[in-house]
Amino acid sequence: MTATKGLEGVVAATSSISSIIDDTLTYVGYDIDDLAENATFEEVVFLLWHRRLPNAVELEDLRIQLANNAEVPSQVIDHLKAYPSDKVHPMAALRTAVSYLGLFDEEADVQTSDANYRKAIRIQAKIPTIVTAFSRIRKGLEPIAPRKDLGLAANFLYMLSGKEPDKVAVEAFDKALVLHADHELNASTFTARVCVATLSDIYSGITAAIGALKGPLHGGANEQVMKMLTEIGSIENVEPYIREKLANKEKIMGFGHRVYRNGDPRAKHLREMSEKLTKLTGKSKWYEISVKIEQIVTSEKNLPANVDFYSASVYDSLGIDHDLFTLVFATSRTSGWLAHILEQYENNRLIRPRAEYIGPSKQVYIPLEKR
Ligand SMILES: CC(=O)SCCNC(=O)CCNC(=O)[C@H](O)C(C)(C)COP(=O)(O)OP(=O)(O)OC[C@H]1O[C@@H](n2cnc3c(N)ncnc32)[C@H](O)[C@@H]1OP(=O)(O)O
Ligand SMILES: O=C([O-])CC(=O)C(=O)O
Repeated sequence: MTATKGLEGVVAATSSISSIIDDTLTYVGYDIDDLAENATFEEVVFLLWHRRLPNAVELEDLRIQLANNAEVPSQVIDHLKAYPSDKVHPMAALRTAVSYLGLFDEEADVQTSDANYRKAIRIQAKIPTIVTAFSRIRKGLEPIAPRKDLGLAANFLYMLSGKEPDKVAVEAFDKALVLHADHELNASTFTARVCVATLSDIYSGITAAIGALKGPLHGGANEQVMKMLTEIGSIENVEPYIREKLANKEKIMGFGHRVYRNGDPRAKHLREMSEKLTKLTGKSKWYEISVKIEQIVTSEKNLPANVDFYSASVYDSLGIDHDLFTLVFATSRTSGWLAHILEQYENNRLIRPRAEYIGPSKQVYIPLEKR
């Protein structure tokens, strides 16, 4: 038995949800470029969960179901209020709150496909409420209840700020959600599938996935990108900062990818959005610094930007706190995690690979008093 480090190139599941072939990303066969330009997040959620686009009635029905299920039990809000919010990362708060939320779902351990679908709606609907409530609570503000007349993107921005979001912001946020919704067998989705393949419940699968997304090699990279942009601070500092990092063999956050070789197709959409939104908000500096970083890293290391790179300046332009960036990713990716969890349940087999043992062998037990 020979291990493949990081399971690179290992095909670990069949799936009909999304694919990456020759650097092209599709959701159920629809090119991400097509969806980014034309689809709303709710349409993508329906597509991932049903493997077809909804008609107008089905889409409105899903929007209503998500809106009707967006409130969270008061115990969850009280729980969020008890977190040491000045000390914990918001991803840890989200992970804990989603696990806690599961305690109030009477169907949490009911494993029929109808019950699993109902739970998928509830989880997708409630995550924006949890994220925005935590954000407000830690600032000493009261959470804002979700509105039934808004779509998921608009509701998220409304609950975050308490103000009716403008059309440009809602459209940009919705597009970001479309771009992040699913991505084949990435680390967090694989984690979710491994978890539920033991026939554990959906809340456990989503909680595990949030834990995996939190890391800076995966979803946590978008926050690190903003940290880097802030440290660089001005266009003149880009060159020395990046060259020093590369010379020290440090990773530049937001670059590289396990699967894409010639670039992440989502990055160009986020680059365009970053250019437009940073200009509108008087924060063009972040876009210009980002472009310069990209030029250097691409020419020096031949590493293209990934989805996390330009999403940082996009979220900053939308007024989102930097340590909430990965929670925005989680809000969107929950749709993909849920699609994969439902797919795993439909055709389940325990996921249990092997390890290549490289430790000592033929050891003889030494009694405690002789050690
Ligand atoms: C949504 C997402 O999860 S997208 C990815 C988000 N993560 C990041 O942006 C973090 C930065 N990027 C990385 O750490 C990596 O490119 C990953 C984790 C995305 C992919 O990792 P892997 O496929 O395991 O590649 P690995 O880390 O082995 O890198 C291969 C080589 O490229 C280099 N490399 C990879 N990414 C980077 C980077 N961002 N900056 C500098 N060098 C890099 C590595 O140092 C390594 O060089 P070496 O062969 O000389 O040692
Ligand atoms: O696929 C991956 O390894 C990481 C990624 O880009 C994603 O999850 O969107």
